[in-house]
Amino acid sequence: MAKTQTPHIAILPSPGMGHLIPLVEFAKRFVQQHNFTVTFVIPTADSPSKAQISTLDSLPSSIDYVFLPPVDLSDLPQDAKIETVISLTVARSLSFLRDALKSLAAKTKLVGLVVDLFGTDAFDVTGEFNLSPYIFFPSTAMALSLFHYLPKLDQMVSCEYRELPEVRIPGCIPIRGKEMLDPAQDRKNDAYKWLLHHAKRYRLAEGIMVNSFVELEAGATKALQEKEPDKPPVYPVGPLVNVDASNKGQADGTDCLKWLDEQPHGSVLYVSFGSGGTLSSNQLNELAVGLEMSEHRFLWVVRSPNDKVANATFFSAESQKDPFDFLPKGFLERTKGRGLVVPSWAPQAQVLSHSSTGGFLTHCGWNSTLESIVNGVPLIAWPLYAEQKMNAAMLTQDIKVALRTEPNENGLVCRDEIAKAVKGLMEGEEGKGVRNRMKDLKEAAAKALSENGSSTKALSEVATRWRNRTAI
Ligand SMILES: O=c1ccn([C@@H]2O[C@H](COP(=O)(O)OP(=O)(O)O[C@H]3O[C@H](CO)[C@@H](O)[C@H](O)[C@H]3O)[C@@H](O)[C@H]2O)c(=O)[nH]1
Repeated sequence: MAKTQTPHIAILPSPGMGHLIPLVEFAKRFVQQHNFTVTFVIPTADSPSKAQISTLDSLPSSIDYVFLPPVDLSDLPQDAKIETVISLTVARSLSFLRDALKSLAAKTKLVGLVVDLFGTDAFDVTGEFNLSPYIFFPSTAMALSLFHYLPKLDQMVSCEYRELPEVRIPGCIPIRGKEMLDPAQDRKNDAYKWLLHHAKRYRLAEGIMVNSFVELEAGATKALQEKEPDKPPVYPVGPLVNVDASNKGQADGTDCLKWLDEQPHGSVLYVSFGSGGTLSSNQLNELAVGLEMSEHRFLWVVRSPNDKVANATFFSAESQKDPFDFLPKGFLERTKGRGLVVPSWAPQAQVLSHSSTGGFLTHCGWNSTLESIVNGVPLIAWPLYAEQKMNAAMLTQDIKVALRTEPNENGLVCRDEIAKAVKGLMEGEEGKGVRNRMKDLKEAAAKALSENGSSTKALSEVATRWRNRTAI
């Protein structure tokens, strides 16, 4: 069969919807603007989730996908952290990846391999196919700056980072050590070893794209773009988010959109903790009562509680049990009309772009944050795991587009605190301030993505580099 002459890119997303979604958006924009074709090569440890399948099935014809055979992780301890599971899934998929790339190289003009934040082991095979190794970093420029800084910090600091009153990530506001991303909270755990392993391998990339934009994170972007030996160029190409109104995601979601149609303009608080976030039983109860006490309208994506970890649905995005069984007695009846509760998953892109949505209580996952920014919806920050506490610090203290809920000494965010934050955002003066700043950011985001915008130009630079590579 003759090879196609259109340049082709392979993309390897590491497990987790929060990683797949921005890479899909990147691929869509890239093929549309630069006439490449793309194949997603997806490592697995289990059967694909419904959310994964429906996202991949909505792709245009210039983007293909293939699932690699599942790897065996049965030797991992029960309490292995998600970063360990993700990294090992990729590392153990290399021989499958090699086979997949071989077959792609035989029929396409394959020029590059893009991995995400925990996929750098795949760089071991790029040399065999003369592929340009790239990273798409799906989080903030701040977190990327920390990845660059981590090998140095690891040398300089001997205690646990959580004991440090202040950490100064280049180009960013100072944060407390305990706000650093989760896998950096216990340096003896394998998750930290993997984090450091990837951070050291970032210099193997020929370039790093980050899902942010210069106008949002000027300081961090500047620090990342300062030239140093062995430091790959960084391209802020965001915000790349799902805004396609025809893509309804996993559930068809029509009920919840119909309900939103019936609510007054800007009156509804959307409450969601991303694809993996779960609360403890106590916390779920406090949140329900807090929402009720606020007397505001809400649309809440509820998951069954988990008392052990805050990311129980990271790999599946779905609750195993009926989440409604865990709500306080009579809650659904008492809030009927004013509140709508949906189990596990909502069509978030459409919810956030709906004119009835006036606020978002979020775990500060970066995709959720960017989706809120492009729609100008102000936030209440309720970080749970991963790099979410760093995101919350930036959103509340630096760019000031979010109010914060603070947990008490037992780690519980109490009902009064929740009701206060909801009222503060939906009706208070403080809320007005964050709402106005969010409107400005919405405009800045649209500008970055416009024809001559900073992110459009950065993406074109990457395309040019890949195209030139085909001429070699
Ligand atoms: O009911 C839901 C819940 C989520 N989503 C979508 O799922 C994505 C969730 O992404 P994100 O908000 O980033 O959360 P996580 O799934 O938790 O993402 C992981 O990956 C992100 C990018 O690296 C990190 O910022 C997070 O901390 C990490 O947990 C978004 O596009 C949402 O629109 C829905 O459509 N419906």
